[in-house]
Amino acid sequence: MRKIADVKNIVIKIGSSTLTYENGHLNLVRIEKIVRYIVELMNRGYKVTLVSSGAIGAGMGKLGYKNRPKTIPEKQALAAVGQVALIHLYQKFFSEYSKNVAQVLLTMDDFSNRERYINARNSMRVLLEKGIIPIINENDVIVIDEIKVGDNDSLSAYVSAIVEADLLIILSDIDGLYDDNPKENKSAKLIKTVEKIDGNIKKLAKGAGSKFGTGGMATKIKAAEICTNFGIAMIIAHGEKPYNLIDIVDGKEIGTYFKSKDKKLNHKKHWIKYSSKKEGVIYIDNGAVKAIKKHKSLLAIGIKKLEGHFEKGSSILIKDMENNEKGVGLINYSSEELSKIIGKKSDEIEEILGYKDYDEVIHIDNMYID
Ligand SMILES: Nc1ncnc2c1ncn2[C@@H]1O[C@H](COP(=O)(O)OP(=O)(O)O)[C@@H](O)[C@H]1O
Ligand SMILES: N[C@@H](CCC(=O)OP(=O)(O)O)C(=O)O
Repeated sequence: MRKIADVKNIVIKIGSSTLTYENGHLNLVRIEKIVRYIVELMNRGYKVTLVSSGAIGAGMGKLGYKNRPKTIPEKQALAAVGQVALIHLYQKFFSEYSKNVAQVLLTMDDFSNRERYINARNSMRVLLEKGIIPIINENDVIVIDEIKVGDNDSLSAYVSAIVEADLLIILSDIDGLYDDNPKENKSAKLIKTVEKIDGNIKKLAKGAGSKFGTGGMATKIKAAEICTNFGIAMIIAHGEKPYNLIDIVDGKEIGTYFKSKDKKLNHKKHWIKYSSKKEGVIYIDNGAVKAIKKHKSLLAIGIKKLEGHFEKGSSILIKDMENNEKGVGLINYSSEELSKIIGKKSDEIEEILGYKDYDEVIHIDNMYID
């Protein structure tokens, strides 16, 4: 048996390969079963949020495409057609058990913009409190590269942080993470537990994934990193066996379990590190690196140079002089102001700028340290 932490709030991500057949048509029997087991979880008292892929796949099936189109507008058109078909099905199946569903389509902007992030968090909280199942997908119809999450594994990790889930379950076309790509190496072995996501784990993700999938294993490991850093455990399991959902919460050793870190990042610091849009870079000297490692705020005197055009409140990468990332933080001065005060003592700021709003350039409470 697996000892999973006290789980009450679950996000379930279902990949395209689980929802659609190779020919692009939706696998109705499987979707129906998944819905039934989600309802079973809800009846046992769990809150459940669903992140469902499959819009492009379903659109392909509906419009008779044999292969994924190459152009973005065509993919977007297919997503628009397929998303309706998907939601229609979910609504039909969930309503058989008297459950309401809500469609939530998001883009990276909804995570990187703090105001939109908080709005999404508040509305999702209401949905869950009312026992409604949010069904989330990327808003494929309008996303362009700049505002795209790009894959639903990462999207489900951001969503898990937003709803403060305890567990993310990723249902895929494979049992979990193997020590090599099992589609190419038949003797590859399933890894049951990942204690820590390091370079060796990241190296295991090989190949781009299935015909309909986006990102393969690499995006699932990235999702695990985002989750486990926030104190959220993650499990990859096979979507072919929907009963896995029940076995997982019963503690059976299904799939690959990524243990969450004991020391959970607070919501704001997690957002700063993983979701906020980084608008610039500041380079700091070794003394400042030591200071932030000791959890001290960053002062102008330790800053050597800056890059980018940013406003007060922007999220900025912090690097040492050898270009290594040391952290991320919300800055108290714009790039224009900062260029005048870098290398200066805090008590010189007022004389230089004619005012001083803060002693610290980045307050430790607004900083994530690598
Ligand atoms: N080390 C590995 N362990 C398991 N699967 C791997 C590994 N490396 C690459 N893969 C590939 O990742 C695929 C799953 O990702 P993907 O096709 O994107 O699925 P989904 O649609 O569920 O997101 C597997 O079918 C497999 O081909
Ligand atoms: N948003 C896209 C899915 C993108 C995606 O990440 O797909 P998958 O790897 O199957 O989870 C769609 O609905 O088709």
